[in-house]
Amino acid sequence: MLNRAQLRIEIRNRRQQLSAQAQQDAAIGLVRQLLPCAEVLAAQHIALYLSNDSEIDTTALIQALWQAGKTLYLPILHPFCAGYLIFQHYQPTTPLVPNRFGIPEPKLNCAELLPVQQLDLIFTPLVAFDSLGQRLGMGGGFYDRTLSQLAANHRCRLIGLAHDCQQVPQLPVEPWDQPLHAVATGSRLLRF
Ligand SMILES: Nc1nc2c(c(=O)[nH]1)N(C=O)[C@@H](CNc1ccc(C(=O)N[C@@H](CCC(=O)O)C(=O)O)cc1)CN2
Ligand SMILES: Nc1ncnc2c1ncn2[C@@H]1O[C@H](COP(=O)(O)OP(=O)(O)OP(=O)(O)O)[C@@H](O)[C@H]1O
Repeated sequence: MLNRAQLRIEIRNRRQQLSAQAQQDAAIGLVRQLLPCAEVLAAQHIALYLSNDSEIDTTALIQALWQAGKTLYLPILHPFCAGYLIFQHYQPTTPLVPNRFGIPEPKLNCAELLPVQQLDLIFTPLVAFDSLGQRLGMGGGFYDRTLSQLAANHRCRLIGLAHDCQQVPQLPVEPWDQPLHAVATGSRLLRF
């Protein structure tokens, strides 16, 4: 079995090989999978992210969720609690600034923050996922740390977004890993 660092390189490479057409099809397919799904219909406050590094493109999903009247939030790297994310309201007019990884995030406005416990649904980025709902991220532990603030019986649903090619048979699991309730790709919604 490849270790976590090797898996990240291998799967990020795989994702970067996708053609522009495949990326576009996946982004449209993702909306088709998610708009009618029960977790989305039941949710009002939804966190997602702006895609980076050949991640499945969330632009069409964001537009569709706004049209459906959902309230959206984006992650911001916590300004002083290293390794944690906070979530800020995201509207078409929200000013964005690049974070230290070059990923655009909302300009911090404390009045627009929502505690993670008040989110109904969190779409997470990931590098790899397996058939048990385990996820491997970019390696910063940002989502693992932030999601560990949710109680074990929290009602917030966690859905990873990925390309089909990011699925692996089985991920090595660490004690801090936060498993997902589902993963959505351009072609499927897999519940665990
Ligand atoms: N689109 C998106 N946004 C996200 C995440 C993500 O995975 N995807 N994150 C999920 O946690 C957080 C940011 N975490 C990240 C962790 C590492 C790297 C990264 O590119 N690392 C480089 C080298 C480090 C550097 O440039 O300083 C690399 O590994 O090549 C990017 C984001 C919050 N926002
Ligand atoms: N709840 C936590 N409390 C403290 N440290 C944590 C916690 N969760 C993860 N970490 C630390 O974060 C580091 C990176 O974790 P890991 O490799 O699982 O990140 P990842 O899942 O790839 O990243 P991400 O969650 O940002 O997508 C590890 O060294 C781990 O010790």
